[in-house]
Amino acid sequence: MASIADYYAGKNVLITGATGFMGKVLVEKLLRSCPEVRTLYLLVRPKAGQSMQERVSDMMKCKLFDRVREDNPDFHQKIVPISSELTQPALAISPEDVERLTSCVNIIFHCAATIRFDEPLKHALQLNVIATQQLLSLAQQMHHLQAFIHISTAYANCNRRHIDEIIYPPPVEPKKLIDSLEWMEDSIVRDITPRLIGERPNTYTYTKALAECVVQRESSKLSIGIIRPSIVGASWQEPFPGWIDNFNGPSGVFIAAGKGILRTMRANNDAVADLIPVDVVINLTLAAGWYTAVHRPKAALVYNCTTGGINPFHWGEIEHHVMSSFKRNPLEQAFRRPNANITSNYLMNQYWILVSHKFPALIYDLYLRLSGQKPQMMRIFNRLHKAIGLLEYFSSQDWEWNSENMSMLMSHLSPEDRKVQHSTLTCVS
Ligand SMILES: CCCCCCCCCCCCCCCCCCCC(=O)SCCNC(=O)CCNC(=O)[C@H](O)C(C)(C)COP(=O)(O)OP(=O)(O)OC[C@H]1O[C@@H](n2cnc3c(N)ncnc32)[C@H](O)[C@@H]1OP(=O)(O)O
Ligand SMILES: NC(=O)C1=CN([C@@H]2O[C@H](COP(=O)(O)OP(=O)(O)OC[C@H]3O[C@@H](n4cnc5c(N)ncnc54)[C@H](OP(=O)(O)O)[C@@H]3O)[C@@H](O)[C@H]2O)C=CC1
Repeated sequence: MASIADYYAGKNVLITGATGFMGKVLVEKLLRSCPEVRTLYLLVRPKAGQSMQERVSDMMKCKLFDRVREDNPDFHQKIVPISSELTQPALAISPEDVERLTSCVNIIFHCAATIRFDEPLKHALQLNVIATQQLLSLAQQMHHLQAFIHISTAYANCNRRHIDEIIYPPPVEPKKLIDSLEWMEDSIVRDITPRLIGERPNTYTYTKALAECVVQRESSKLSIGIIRPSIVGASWQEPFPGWIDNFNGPSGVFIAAGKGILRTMRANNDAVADLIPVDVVINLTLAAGWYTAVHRPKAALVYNCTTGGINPFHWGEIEHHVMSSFKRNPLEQAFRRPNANITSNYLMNQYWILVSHKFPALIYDLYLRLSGQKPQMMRIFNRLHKAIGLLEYFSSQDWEWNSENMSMLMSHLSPEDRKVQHSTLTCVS
C-alpha cells in the first residue's frame, strides 16, 4: 500500500481556511512532507485591504514556512489561490475556477469556519453550515475526487458527557433552521438564540454539530472523514516547537496570566484539560485524508482527535506548569508579578475578581488620569472578563471521548509513515 507521501504525490488538493491557524500548518506540512504533491488550491478571500494574492504571499513569507523554503525555494509555484467568499452564493467562485477545480481536485480539506463563541447565529450558520453544504455540492461535481475531510470540533456534542466517534442526531433539522432564519430579523434571531442552542454554550458548537449532520448526508456519494480536535494549541515539534499565531482558547489566558493581568479564573483543578498540539492534529488530518482515499469507507469515519483518554492532563497541573514557567521566564512589560490561581468556587472567584482585578484596575486608571494619560486598565479587564466568561464552560467540567478510530488509523501506518508521524504517535500513546 502507498505511503502517505506516495499517495499525495501528483495529487491536487483543495483547502479552505488555509489562512487560519490550522490551515497554515496543514499547507506547510503537506509541502514539507509530501514534496511531490502537485498543486494546492487555496480558497481565499480578500481582507483588510489586501488582495487574496497579497495575503497568500505574506503567509508564505511567515517563519512557519522556513523549513519548506529551505528544502524548495520555489514552493510557492505549487500554491494557487482561488478567490472565494464562503458566505456568498456558490462560494463566489468564478465559473472558470469552478471548471478548473471540478476537473482536477483529488482531495478536499475543509478547515474554514468562524470559531468565535459570540458569533451571531445567522452568521455562524451561514459560514459553518451553509458554506459546508455548498462546498459539498461543489465536491459532488468533481470528477476525480477521492476524499472530503471536514474539520469539526470535539465539542460539537458538548451537551453529552461521553462522546463516541459517531454523528449524533442534530439538535434541529438544518434545512428547517436555515429556512426559518432566512426571513427573520437579526433582533428576533438574537432573542431566540438561547432557546435554540439549548444545552450548548454557544453558536459555535451548535453550528458545528449541524455541519457534521450536513456532511454525513453526503457520505453515500463521497468518501468522507470528519476530524474532531479538542483544544488545539501551539505546535509540539513541527515545523518547530511552540508555533502559534492567536490568542484563542487557553493561549490568551496564559498570556494574560503571564503579564500579571489575570489573577483568578473559574476552572476545575481535577477536570481533564484536553489540549492537543496543532502539528499532531494536522498529522492526523493528512493521515485521515490518505486513509479515506485509499480505503473508501462506506460511511463517514469520525476521528475524535483528543488526548484526555490516552494521556490525561488536568487544569490544576496546567496552572502549576504555566505559573512556574512564567516565574522562570518572565514576560516583558508585565502589569505585575504573575500569580494566578484557578478555583471552582463561583463566589471565591467573584471575590478575587473584585480584589485583584477590578480594584487594582480602578487605582491604576486613577493614576493614569492624574498623570494626564488615558485610562485603559478597566477596559482591558472588561474584555478579559468577557473572554474568560465564554471559556469557563470548557474549563469547569470534563468530557470522555472515545478515540478508537484515531488509534486504528495509527495502526495502519507503514513504518516509514510512523517516522513522519512521530509526534502524533508519541503524543497519543
Ligand atoms: C493560571 C493560568 C492558568 C490557568 C489555567 C486554566 C486556563 C483555563 C483556560 C480554559 C480555556 C478553555 C478553552 C476551551 C475552548 C474549547 C473550545 C473548542 C475548541 C474549538 O473548537 S475552536 C477554538 C476556540 N475558539 C476560541 O477560542 C475563540 C474564542 N474567542 C472569541 O470568541 C472572541 O475572541 C472573544 C473572546 C469573544 C473576544 O471578542 P472581541 O472582544 O470582539 O475581541 P477580538 O476577538 O476581536 O480580539 C480583540 C483583541 O483581543 C485579542 N484576544 C482575543 N481573545 C483573547 C484572550 N482570550 N486573551 C487575550 N487577548 C485576546 C485578539 O487577538 C485581538 O487582538 P488585536 O491585537 O488583534 O486587536
Ligand atoms: N483552534 C482550535 O482550537 C480548534 C479549531 N477547530 C476547527 O478547526 C478549523 C480551523 O480552525 P482555526 O484554524 O483555529 O480557525 P481560524 O479562525 O484561525 O481560521 C479560520 C479560517 O476560515 C477562513 N474563513 C472564515 N470566514 C471565511 C469566509 N467568509 N470566506 C472564506 N474564508 C473564511 C479564515 O479566512 P480569513 O483569514 O479570510 O479570515 C481562516 O482561514 C475550524 O473548522 C474549527 O472549527 C476545531 C477544534 C479546535
